[in-house]
Amino acid sequence: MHDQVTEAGGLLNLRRDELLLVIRAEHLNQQNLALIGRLDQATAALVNHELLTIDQQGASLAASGRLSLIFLISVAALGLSGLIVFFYLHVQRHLVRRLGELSEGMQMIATGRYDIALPSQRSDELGRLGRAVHQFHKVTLEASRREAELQRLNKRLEQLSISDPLTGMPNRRRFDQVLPNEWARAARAGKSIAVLMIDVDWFKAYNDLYGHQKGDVCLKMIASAMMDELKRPTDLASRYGGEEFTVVLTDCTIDGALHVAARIRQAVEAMHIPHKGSDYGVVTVSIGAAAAKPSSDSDAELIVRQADQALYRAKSAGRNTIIDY
Ligand SMILES: Nc1nc2c(ncn2[C@@H]2O[C@H](COP(=O)(O)OP(=O)(O)OP(=O)(O)O)[C@@H](O)[C@H]2O)c(=O)[nH]1
Repeated sequence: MHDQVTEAGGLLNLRRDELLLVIRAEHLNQQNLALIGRLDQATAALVNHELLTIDQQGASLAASGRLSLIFLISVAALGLSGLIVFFYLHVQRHLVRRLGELSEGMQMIATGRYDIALPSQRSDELGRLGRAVHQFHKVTLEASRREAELQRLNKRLEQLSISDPLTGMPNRRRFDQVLPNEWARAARAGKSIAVLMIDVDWFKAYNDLYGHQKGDVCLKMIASAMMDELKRPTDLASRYGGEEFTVVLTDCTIDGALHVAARIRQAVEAMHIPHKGSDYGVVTVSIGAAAAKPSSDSDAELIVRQADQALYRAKSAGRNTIIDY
């Protein structure tokens, strides 16, 4: 190298120290060019990313530009991640959770539970949805309240339709429902069933003597005494019409039926309701009894007819008596 310098210096007729200065200047110049090249690259990169970093001396430096770029991208990525997390949490808190509450509320309403709190205070779409669900909730609540009321009224109506308004006991309609069912049940079980037909004696005379209102009171007392004498929950006493009553005795033979009939007759007589129009001086009843072991092809009407015929005979036999078919 030294030889090359000396040779070049010789050619240009320069001193050795002057020659060294020229070489150093040339070296610096080349370094400068390289720096400018890198600076150009960094600037281009920064411009491409629409970012430009100027160092404190006001010079653009490729190295610090790249670092800044990486730093800025990292900061931007972090910021973006934060934003995404924040947005997710916001959506989760304000939308997904509220929608979950609303859908849970709707499901509860659908299963008939109305003790729910729904979000409705908000002024946005979610709030409007909440208020709509609230409104739906109110309407459903009202509808279910009305349905319960309707069911209660229907039950009451059904109850009234099978009850006698004067005595409160089951009426003939109820008797007509129960007897065929019990008849069929007895046929299946191979059991006996009995019917009593009960009629108040000289009741027309009672009404004529004491008035219709006293007649009503008398009928109520007889109904009550009669029901008191029935011990099994399956036995059914009903007002057949006017001053006539019936009793259905399940799983009961004619002996059992006569036994119950005797208790009823006695109970009415024992009330000692004065009746000047009666041969006995008090209100009495006549009873016709019939029992049968039904077969599957027989008719429940049969036993009613038989009990009625027995009652007719009891009347003919002097009243205040019991006759079996
Ligand atoms: N107070 C009152 N009377 C009734 C009621 N239903 C029927 N009666 C009366 O019961 C009487 C029945 O009279 P009848 O069928 O002639 O029979 P009875 O006078 O009891 O004579 P026997 O049955 O032969 O002993 C009639 O006067 C009816 O008006 C009622 O709900 N209240």
